[in-house]
Amino acid sequence: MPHTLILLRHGESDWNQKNLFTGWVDVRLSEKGRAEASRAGVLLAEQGVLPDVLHTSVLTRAIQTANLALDAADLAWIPVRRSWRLNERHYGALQGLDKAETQQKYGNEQFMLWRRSFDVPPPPLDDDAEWSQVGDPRYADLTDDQMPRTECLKDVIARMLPYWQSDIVPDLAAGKTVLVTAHGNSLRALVKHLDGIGDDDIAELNIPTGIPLVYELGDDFMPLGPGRYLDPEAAAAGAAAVAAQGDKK
Ligand SMILES: O=C(O)[C@@H](CO)OP(=O)(O)O
Repeated sequence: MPHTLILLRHGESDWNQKNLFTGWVDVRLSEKGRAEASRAGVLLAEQGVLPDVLHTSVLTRAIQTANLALDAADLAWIPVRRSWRLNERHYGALQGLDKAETQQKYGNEQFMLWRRSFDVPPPPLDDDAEWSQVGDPRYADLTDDQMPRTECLKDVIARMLPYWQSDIVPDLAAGKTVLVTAHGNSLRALVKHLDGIGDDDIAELNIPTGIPLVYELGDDFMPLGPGRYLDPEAAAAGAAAVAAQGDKK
């Protein structure tokens, strides 16, 4: 029996709408994002892909998305586990900055290195900076080494994969359909692992907001075929919009 995994990036957030680098800043869903989240649940219900258990990050936009989607699918009751390891990539000193202004100021090459390179993190964020998460009680159990001040995708993979192995794979192994509600870059990290995408090619992958991506996995918990978006047309348009962030203003 294949194992079913559903990946869901949160719906549009207030800061996605404003075109700001977000990372670990705990912004909420926009009105459009709330509608996207509810529609994700309708897609799950309509297509009969029904999760037994939910894993989310500890960021409100992912939690709101999961709650709205599960409510729309009449599955608000399923068990949930949350981990900082599923959080968005920490965007360092870029958190809170406008993407278009940053692109103009530093040039497209540097902007894209920071956004999509595998191993070039943005400059670190000072602990006393406005958008720092140091001191946030939800991270009280992290050691100082675990608490990021910036991250590249390689760093996200290093902190996310242990949770995949220790918490998500056992649920799949128990025969559960697992919903993971997380973020553009933490899901890029997981898809890189699942699809075996190379360090250079991963720059091209963008995950749209609010559209479930379903994988059937074999006994090694690797995909039996490509992941499928439950609304492929909207997913392609959404991914193109993410890729173009920065270009428009
Ligand atoms: O700002 C962010 O945290 C992410 C996701 O919204 O942006 P990007 O797609 O530029 O990595």
